[in-house]
Amino acid sequence: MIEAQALTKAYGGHKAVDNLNLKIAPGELYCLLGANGAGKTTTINCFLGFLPVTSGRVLIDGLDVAEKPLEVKRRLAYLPEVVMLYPTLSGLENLDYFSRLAGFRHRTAQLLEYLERAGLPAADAQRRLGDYSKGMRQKVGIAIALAKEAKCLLLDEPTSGLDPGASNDFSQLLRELTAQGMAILMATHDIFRAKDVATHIGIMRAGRLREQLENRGDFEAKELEALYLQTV
Ligand SMILES: Nc1ncnc2c1ncn2[C@@H]1O[C@H](COP(=O)(O)OP(=O)(O)OP(=O)(O)O)[C@@H](O)[C@H]1O
Repeated sequence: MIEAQALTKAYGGHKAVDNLNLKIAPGELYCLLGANGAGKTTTINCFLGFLPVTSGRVLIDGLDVAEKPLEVKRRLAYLPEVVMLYPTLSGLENLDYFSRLAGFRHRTAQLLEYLERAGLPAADAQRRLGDYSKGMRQKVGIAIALAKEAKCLLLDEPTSGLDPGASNDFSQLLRELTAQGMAILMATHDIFRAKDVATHIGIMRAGRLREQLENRGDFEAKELEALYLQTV
């Protein structure tokens, strides 16, 4: 469960996030849409504990991020727009290193299985990461989330710069993670991708959540785009 209770984050007098209430249950993928500066990244940074909240609470699996930072870290994985990994190590070595940092010691066969589940074949897993495409690096990021056995996943613009094929693969992967019971929060500008993968969609403007809808397949992407343009 990923939850914000009356989350407010202010910089001086400016509220970057203003009284945000959000609840993402296991098996739900919530896409947060909004124009530049709407407060999406600030929200994610509060969940990560990178930013102290001004008021309200952020909870991961019922644990307050400010009170239980270590327990929260164990349950949470984060995929930024550009995944920071070691270019001179292979995908496999990066996964081994980061899963050890998270306290796990997986066998090579198990690590390869995580990479495979994330869509990276074994032959690529042995190659130097510096030679990977952005889509391949994102897959290593997802494999790290799998190896950590994270229950909650935060994604900030993960598909920006991916070609349509890679973006489509990534969406499929997110659907699988959701089906396996992860709770996922994804900040994105990609309305059509959001329509494609989200179970829930929120539209933010000036730090506030202006619209929230359940994506049950009963509206078209064009309608979402129109709502977005009206809202932001
Ligand atoms: N360190 C900071 N100091 C002061 N203001 C900040 C700081 N970080 C963010 N802001 C402000 O907070 C607001 C929200 O920014 P945020 O980066 O969360 O938006 P966003 O929705 O993620 O935008 P984008 O789509 O461009 O990534 C903006 O008005 C921004 O200028």
